[in-house]
Amino acid sequence: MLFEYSLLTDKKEVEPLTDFLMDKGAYSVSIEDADAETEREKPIFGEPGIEIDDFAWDSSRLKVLCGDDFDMEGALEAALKEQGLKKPVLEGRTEVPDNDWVRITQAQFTPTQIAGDLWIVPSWHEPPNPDAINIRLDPGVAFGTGTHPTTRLCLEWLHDHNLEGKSVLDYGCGSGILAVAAKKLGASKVLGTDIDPQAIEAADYNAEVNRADASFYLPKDMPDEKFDVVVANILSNPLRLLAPALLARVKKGGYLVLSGILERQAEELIEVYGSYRPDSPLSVWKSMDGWICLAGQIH
Ligand SMILES: C[S@@+](CC[C@H](N)C(=O)[O-])C[C@H]1O[C@@H](n2cnc3c(N)ncnc32)[C@H](O)[C@@H]1O
Repeated sequence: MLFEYSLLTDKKEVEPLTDFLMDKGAYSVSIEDADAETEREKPIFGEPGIEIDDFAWDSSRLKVLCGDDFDMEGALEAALKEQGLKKPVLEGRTEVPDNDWVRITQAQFTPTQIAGDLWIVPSWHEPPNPDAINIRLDPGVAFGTGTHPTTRLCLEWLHDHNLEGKSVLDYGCGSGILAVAAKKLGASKVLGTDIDPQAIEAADYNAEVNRADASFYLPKDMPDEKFDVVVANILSNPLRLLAPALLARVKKGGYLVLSGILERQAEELIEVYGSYRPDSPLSVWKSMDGWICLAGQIH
């Protein structure tokens, strides 16, 4: 029998407490925003140059999966005594029948129709429509299962534009989902880059599984080339800093597509990119669940 405990704690306790519980024999610890779906919800994912403890929220909820012999009360006492870790609020414990947690994780990621004939299909599912453009994915450590609105917006943009014979750069490729989609949608040449080596590994793997001819590089190894389409789903801060670098990667007459931007951040980003290229303003292409996608042709 497996159990899942729910603990509420502060950001600075998340990493040491997670390590401590894993050392004591917990099977896995996942971290959620305890303020999710409230005014204080804070989106964080894949920001560059930040340490792992930043992948937690001011108020974090830990979901700890462990066996029935795991003494959670004892482990929390020991964490306090041995490491001075503040006792988290123990919200509760639920029973998870053996193996069901695998099923539960998998159930959360089901085949998703992005647009028209473009589908994202988990590797353990049969494609609902075998004749569609099916992108097979395993959710790994890298971001990008296609279910997040920021990814969906990019996928929709790629789907709605003719990529036949075009070169595409997926900047901040994560799982490589956008690169794979671009290739399957007809792009002739596709490259991706990411600062995270694990993302490069995951993207290589996903491209191979999908028989999509795409190459992925760390930024320092990127060939010095320009592209017909540059798509970047990163957060607004890095996008602001990357403005000159991203603009420089777009061929004359090509398109720049930016995602990972909250609605209230759109104007500022439009201004930043406009300050570098006043002749090629970006504009809001589409929005979804509070996120927007900016796009524009670069002259
Ligand atoms: C939100 S994920 C997007 C993943 C995937 N492209 C998608 O659309 O689902 C952002 C990715 O950008 C990467 N990243 C962040 N800053 C970057 C930078 N300065 N250069 C390259 N990649 C960066 C992160 O490591 C992360 O994998």
